[in-house]
Amino acid sequence: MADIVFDSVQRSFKQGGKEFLAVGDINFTVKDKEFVAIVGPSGCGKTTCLRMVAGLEIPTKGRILVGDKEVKGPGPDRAVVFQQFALFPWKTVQQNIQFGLKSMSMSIAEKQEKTARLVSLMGLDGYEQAYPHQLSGGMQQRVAIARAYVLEPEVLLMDEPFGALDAQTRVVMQEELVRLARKNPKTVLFITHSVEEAVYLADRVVVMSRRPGLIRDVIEIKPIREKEGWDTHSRIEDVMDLNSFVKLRSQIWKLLREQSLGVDH
Ligand SMILES: Nc1ncnc2c1ncn2[C@@H]1O[C@H](COP(=O)(O)OP(=O)(O)OP(=O)(O)O)[C@@H](O)[C@H]1O
Repeated sequence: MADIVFDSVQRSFKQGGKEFLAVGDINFTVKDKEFVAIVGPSGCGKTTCLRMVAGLEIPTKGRILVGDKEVKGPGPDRAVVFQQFALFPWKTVQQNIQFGLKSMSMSIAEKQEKTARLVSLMGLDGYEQAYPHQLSGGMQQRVAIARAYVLEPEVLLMDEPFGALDAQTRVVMQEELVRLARKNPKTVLFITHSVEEAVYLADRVVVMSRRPGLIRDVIEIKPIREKEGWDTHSRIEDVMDLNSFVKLRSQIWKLLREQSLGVDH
């Protein structure tokens, strides 16, 4: 079991000598093997929430549990993929993917087999010996995702992973992630500025409010996706044309617009 529990989580920071509350009181559970996307206005605390799950940031109040254990720091059960690919420029694709396996006790053959499987899964065959600067942005991000997946983490934390990609590559990566997520589900927390991306990828979408970040609403996508057979379409644009998709997208847009206009509830 690898659910993520936010138990009355708050996080404050100091800015200009004053303390301010960046993340309000968050109570929320990402269920085991569930894909949850977070959307919200800029600065509402999305990245801070993800960094706290990663153990890169500690809550000021409350606690975060992953698989019943309180998060006290980073751990191999949680892998993070950021917007900037953060690959080692001096290492090849193969060496970058294998890097995380270094400290794991397994034979070289086993490490190579795991790496080869991910290379092929992410469509990187033939690029094993290439260096990051020889790859396109989309390919670099595929290496970053492969590097996270090869560790077989129970939890995958993704912060705008496709934010730096061009629109076409982004669509290809979204379709690949959907295939990967349905075939090999993990507990995923995914931050995005794109409402379409959130609705397309996630089982549930969390809409956060303006600072201090609070949960404004949680929208269930999975029951509708399954009922309307979204996964029978292999192309994102076909899903985006469906009435059920358009309705969910508008619902979330409306909630976000209320946040940016400062409508009180
Ligand atoms: N280490 C820090 N020190 C001081 N303030 C911080 C720190 N990290 C985040 N903040 C502040 O906390 C608030 C929330 O930041 P965070 O990056 O979590 O927001 P976000 O919702 O991810 O924003 P965006 O969508 O623009 O990426 C912001 O006001 C930010 O300036």
